[in-house]
Amino acid sequence: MLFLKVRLLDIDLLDLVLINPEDIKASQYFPGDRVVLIYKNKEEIGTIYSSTLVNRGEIGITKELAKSLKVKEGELITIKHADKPRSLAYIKKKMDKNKLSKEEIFLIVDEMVNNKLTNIEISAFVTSLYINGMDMDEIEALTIRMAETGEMVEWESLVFDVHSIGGVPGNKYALLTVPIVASAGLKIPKTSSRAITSAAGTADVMEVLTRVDLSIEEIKNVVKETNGCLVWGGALNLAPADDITINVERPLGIDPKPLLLSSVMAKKLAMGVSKLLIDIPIGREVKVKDEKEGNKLAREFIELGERLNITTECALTYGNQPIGRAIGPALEAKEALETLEDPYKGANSLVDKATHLAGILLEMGGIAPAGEGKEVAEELLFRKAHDKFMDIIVAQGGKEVRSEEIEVGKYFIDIVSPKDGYVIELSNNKITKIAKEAGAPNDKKAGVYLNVKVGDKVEKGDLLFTIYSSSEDRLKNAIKLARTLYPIKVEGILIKRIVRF
Ligand SMILES: O=P(O)(O)OC[C@H]1O[C@H](OP(=O)(O)O)[C@H](O)[C@@H]1O
Ligand SMILES: O=c1cc[nH]c(=O)[nH]1
Repeated sequence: MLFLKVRLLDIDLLDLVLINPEDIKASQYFPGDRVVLIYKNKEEIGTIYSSTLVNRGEIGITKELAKSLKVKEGELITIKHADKPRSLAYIKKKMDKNKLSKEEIFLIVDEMVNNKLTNIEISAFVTSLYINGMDMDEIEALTIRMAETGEMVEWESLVFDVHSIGGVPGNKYALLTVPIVASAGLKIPKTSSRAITSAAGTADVMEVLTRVDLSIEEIKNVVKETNGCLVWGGALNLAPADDITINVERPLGIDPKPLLLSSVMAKKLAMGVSKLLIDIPIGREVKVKDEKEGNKLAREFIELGERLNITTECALTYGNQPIGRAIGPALEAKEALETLEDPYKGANSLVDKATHLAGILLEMGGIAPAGEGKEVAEELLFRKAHDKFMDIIVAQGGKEVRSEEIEVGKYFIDIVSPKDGYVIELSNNKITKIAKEAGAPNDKKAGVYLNVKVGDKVEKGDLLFTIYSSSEDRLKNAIKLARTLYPIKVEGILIKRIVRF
């Protein structure tokens, strides 16, 4: 046992524990050792790193860890050796391509949620799923345990939801779809994640406009008042393992299929959703490459839904280009608002996607006859969705806002076409990389605004896109990246003249 004085670290790495090298030398511990940190009746797991950032007699822990332990700076905590978590053997079993039993999966989730696994171990689990996958029995067990380890919400009537598997830039559809559906009288308590592979998840975009970290009680009140909400699942102790795995997936830029399925469905199971629509964007540079793969994933979602008693339908949607023109939290919030304020001005891809998805939900809820949902959704978009969205924003703790009031990055640069021609290619991946380099999603005001889409005619010097950032340095890096990546290709109609072979 070692007694050390707490020093708080402003670092976002939950299990990090810093100890002065001299203290380490004089103790029985080594860098990399897993230790239990004990303060009063609370215990947390950490991993020792040797660092002169802390003085002798001190222990550096993150603010988040201190919060879990309920310990303050300067107070003494005790550390002792931690046993290896039992679930490590099962993570290794999956790394070795073996099927896991329900009990083994339950233990992995339990130990993850109870902070017994380090980020390295969780990342090994995530990577093993990326490489070796899981069958439907394993995915069902993973989903159920992810939901059960958090709060489970119950409703007095049927509730609906829509969820995208993401991957396509500018995917702000939910800010239109949810108010359309809510304005038709269906209850739609939408939970979202933050960005996983993209430059802005729905929760990141919605947070520009209002609070997304509502408690279950608050959500119930918002839905009672407005029929809908758009909140962040991670704030709710709702399927808590979801946010833990997403935090590992994000830096790796991967979304392994078993986790994709369980992450979406665990949030819905915990939220008590009865009827669900899943959006599966299809395209060269999104998570699902073609219709065949999309059909397969849709079958898996529907089967998992049956096992969980959630009626699930899927929509395969076009994902070869960004949805709308804005990519990045504030830019997307602004574009969604502009479209709600005047749907005539909205980008076709955004209006079309949002109303198609809303239309399917309206048909699933018996509000619109089969085949007429989209038309009903379009009418609601023009007549009611904007006011309903304002009601939701206010009920969640924000205030009514106009699109022109949304601030975007004060540093920006316009990228223009180097020649006359047509836009023949617009790369999702490259646009996402540039928006992230500019700071999105953490810098809410960073991102990319597209002035053109594939097929548009341009002249030399015409604006192709604008990059925004709150930081001059980040903008410079994003410009450098844009100049090497060429996310938008412009070619003349004549590709090549061939005289003879
Ligand atoms: O594009 P990436 O970041 O990989 O996917 C994550 C996004 O996709 C889902 O979208 P929604 O909640 O249906 O809007 C998640 O909730 C999250 O916002
Ligand atoms: O919520 C989501 C969406 C996409 N992928 C996930 O893992 N979770």
